[in-house]
Amino acid sequence: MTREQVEAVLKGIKDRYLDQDIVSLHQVKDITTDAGKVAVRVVQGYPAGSYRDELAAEIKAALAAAGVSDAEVSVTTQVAAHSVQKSVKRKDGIKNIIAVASGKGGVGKSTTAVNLALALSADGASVGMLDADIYGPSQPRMLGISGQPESSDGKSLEPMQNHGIKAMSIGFLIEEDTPMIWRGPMVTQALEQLLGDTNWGDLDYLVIDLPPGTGDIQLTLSQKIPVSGAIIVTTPQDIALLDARKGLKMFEKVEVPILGIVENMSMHICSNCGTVEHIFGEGGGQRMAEQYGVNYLGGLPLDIKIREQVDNGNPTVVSDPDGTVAQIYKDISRKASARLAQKAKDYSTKFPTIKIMNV
Ligand SMILES: Nc1ncnc2c1ncn2[C@@H]1O[C@H](COP(=O)(O)OP(=O)(O)OP(=O)(O)O)[C@@H](O)[C@H]1O
Repeated sequence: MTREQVEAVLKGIKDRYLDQDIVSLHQVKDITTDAGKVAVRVVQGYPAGSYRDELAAEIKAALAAAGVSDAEVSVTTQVAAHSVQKSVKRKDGIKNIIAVASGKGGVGKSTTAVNLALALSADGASVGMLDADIYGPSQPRMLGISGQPESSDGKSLEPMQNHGIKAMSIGFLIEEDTPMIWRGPMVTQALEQLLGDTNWGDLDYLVIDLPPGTGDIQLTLSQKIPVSGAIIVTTPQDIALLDARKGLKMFEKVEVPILGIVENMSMHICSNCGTVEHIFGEGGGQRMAEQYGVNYLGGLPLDIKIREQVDNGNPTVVSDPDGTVAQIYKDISRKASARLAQKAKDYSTKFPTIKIMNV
């Protein structure tokens, strides 16, 4: 087979999470056809976990059907740093910050954020979680972490760790029942410090669990934190959708790309009979995504196990990694990170500064 013929076969294979063929997506990095041996090297820009093996098998099968039975196929991941808002600088070491936001409280934003962070990690990425929900920091409990972070130099903090991810939260620094009475500027400053003064090391993704709402604090945060993409969590009720629209607009205003919408508590599955009921209405998140031209990432059921697992410090993705719900979280995190991989890359650290001198 010639190189062109191999490429034609690969053009027939779609990336499941981007719904486009792997050649047009520039995922095919090398095709060699030396001495009758075919070798194909595919690199994806997002952590795809077990899908890498599935894709390799699909490529091998397609090449076998075209007459090459012993093709050598490798599929790997390389996460790049993507650009952030023009007014801020990307933080060294952290390739991408993904903000998880909601228009109103109580829609399951923190539950979704922690499960997505764990899904990215399970799929092979190095991940951190910054709990910016300063008025109701729930990540220490959800990640099953207690105690206080250490500081070796009195200036910076070592992140806490569990389930393979690094975490920082104001919840580690104050007592759980201490009310936070800070005003807006103090909150923003505290969060900038939690982000900047934590020794995150090298991360592919830092997931930020933002405070709910679209007020001044959220707006300032979305302007000041160098974010590569945002995910909006909503429930299907009209009122939640209305607030989620405000969240979409807020990120648009500060030029942060929306990676998509997650609909939480999409439907209820009866634990006795398995009947599916759309108690908060059906298809709202999907309609909103279509209306605003953003991606619908998926919907989670209202499921008592999601609540029990996350509230016990072992979110669904780690406590039932092979279950249906963990698979939904993985599909969502793959779709979102795959979308991010298609966005503009940040080349700022690679290009030399060019000085234009007057002569
Ligand atoms: N899909 C779900 N099924 C069942 N329970 C859920 C689901 N999603 C979240 N919950 C539960 O709902 C409660 C609120 O969730 P969570 O704290 O994630 O919401 P939030 O939007 O982050 O809230 P806040 O506005 O306080 O930050 C938690 O007890 C959580 O366990």
